[in-house]
Amino acid sequence: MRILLIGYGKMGQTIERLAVAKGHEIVGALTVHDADKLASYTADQVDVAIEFTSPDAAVGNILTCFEKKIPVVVGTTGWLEHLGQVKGKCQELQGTLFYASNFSVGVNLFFHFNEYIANKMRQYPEYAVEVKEIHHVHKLDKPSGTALTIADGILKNYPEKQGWINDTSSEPDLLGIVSEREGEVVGTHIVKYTSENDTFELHHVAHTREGFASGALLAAEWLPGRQGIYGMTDLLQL
Ligand SMILES: NC(=O)C1=CN([C@@H]2O[C@H](COP(=O)(O)OP(=O)(O)OC[C@H]3O[C@@H](n4cnc5c(N)ncnc54)[C@H](OP(=O)(O)O)[C@@H]3O)[C@@H](O)[C@H]2O)C=CC1
Ligand SMILES: O=C(O)C1=N[C@H](C(=O)O)C[C@H](O)C1
Repeated sequence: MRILLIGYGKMGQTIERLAVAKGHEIVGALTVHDADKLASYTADQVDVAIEFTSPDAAVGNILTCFEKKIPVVVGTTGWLEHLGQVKGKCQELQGTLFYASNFSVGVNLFFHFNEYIANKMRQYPEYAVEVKEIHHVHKLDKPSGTALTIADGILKNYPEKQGWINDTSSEPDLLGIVSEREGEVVGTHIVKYTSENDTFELHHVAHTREGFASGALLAAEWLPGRQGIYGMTDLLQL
């Protein structure tokens, strides 16, 4: 497959390594310095684009891919307040988008178990629930995209909670999401249930970025030929 990498940082470079090892061709790797080159690529040259850039660049890149009819896999987080606009443009331009806040198979299993556990725990109000995410100091967005997906899975099962707050919460109607930035931590997510008597946790630690990269590559292999917006639940049997 001919892959265009939009963003050639920690994730773009990891994806390139895995893609080349699987026999794919990297037709370009764009950084902030040559971002305008994206508009010069056509669907005749690129089978799929993989976008890992920054929260303020992602939406523009997605819309350009829609205009160019290039299917795009997006891992960039921190842009979901524009999802309505992206959905509208996808329909109007017959675009193709695959978005995941986290491409790791392990984290997607975590999402599945998180919802199941939240559904059980809601019946035991003596347990308070909290989400915590820890990432490297370079990360631009908070809470992490993964923490927001985890929060959605909890809030779906706790109708008494009105939303989340990016802090510890003493309010029963708000889910607390604590964000910590520390060294070069790849990505850690914890859901913690605490009562007066005990604590239990669902805890995921990413040791490397290869889990994210291999999931993004799987999505890129699956996406061409499809139209619309997809995510990991379309790809994995969970
Ligand atoms: N969904 C998932 O599974 C995962 C998501 N992420 C998310 O992916 C994003 C990128 O992460 P990461 O690779 O670690 O970040 P890096 O900062 O290491 O890399 C970002 C890259 O994007 C480039 N860039 C920035 N703006 C543009 C633009 N407009 N056009 C083209 N390239 C651009 C940067 O260029 P330059 O090098 O010149 O600065 C850099 O090469 C983040 O939002 C992160 O949260 C990360 C890991 C997993
Ligand atoms: O910025 C990162 O590094 C990561 N971002 C994603 C997120 O915001 O959830 C996924 C992963 O945790 C690494």
